[in-house]
Amino acid sequence: MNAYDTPPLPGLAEPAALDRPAPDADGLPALRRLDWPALAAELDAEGVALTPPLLSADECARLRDLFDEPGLFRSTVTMARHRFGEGSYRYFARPLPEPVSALRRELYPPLARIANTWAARLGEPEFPDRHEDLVAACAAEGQHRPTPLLLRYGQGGYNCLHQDIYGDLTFPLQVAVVLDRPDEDFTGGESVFVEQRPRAQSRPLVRRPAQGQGLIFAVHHRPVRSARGWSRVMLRHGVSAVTSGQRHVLGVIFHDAR
Ligand SMILES: O=C(O)CCC(=O)C(=O)O
Ligand SMILES: [Fe+2]
Repeated sequence: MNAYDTPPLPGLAEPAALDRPAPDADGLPALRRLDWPALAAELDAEGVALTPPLLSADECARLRDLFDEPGLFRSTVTMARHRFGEGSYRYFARPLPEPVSALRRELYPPLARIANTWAARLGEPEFPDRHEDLVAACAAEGQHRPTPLLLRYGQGGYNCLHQDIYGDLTFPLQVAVVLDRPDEDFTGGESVFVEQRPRAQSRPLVRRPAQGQGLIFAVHHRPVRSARGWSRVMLRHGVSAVTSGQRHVLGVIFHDAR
């Protein structure tokens, strides 16, 4: 008799009616338990929201170690050469490793609902419900190259304020996951945002995500209420200097690049 022959104990049966397929090997069950109404409210208010950990310490360590496997990447950027900051990053080639593709696929549908609320407010085009359809729409615009990336900053490393726009088709939300432990593996290296408001001075925001937490933020702009309806508030993101150790980040951008 194998374990599958054992009838479930009363009260311990799996919930029957999950509205999604069962998790695959890389289940990432945390993705399925996020409080999306709260995250949407936070994104509306701040343009930035932090999730509970999406990846375990082991998953973070495995992803971080991929940085040293050059065969997995389509290109590498030395940031100082372009005056983007100090550090380097590598864009994954297809096929994207799990759990990178799982994060893209699973985080996209709830983020698309938020993106479509924003699009309606701003009179912008809608986004499809499923990530594979966004990828197809990107390809139709000539945006074929995958954008998820790993970043590595050593002591003194930083990332200048920027926006991750890679073509005409921009999905307006992205996610970054810090793969090391702040204050243990590195110090400094805060996530920095600057919100540029119409006819007002810019507003700084700083977040210090713990290892594995998902930092969700607006790629380029979001709607905020104004006297005449809705207006666009621009957001740029970057990273303050790492003062010791090494900081690795997984960046999950949903649109592909030209
Ligand atoms: O290192 C970071 O936290 C920021 C990475 C980044 O720019 C991105 O994920 O787009
Ligand atoms: Fe970025």
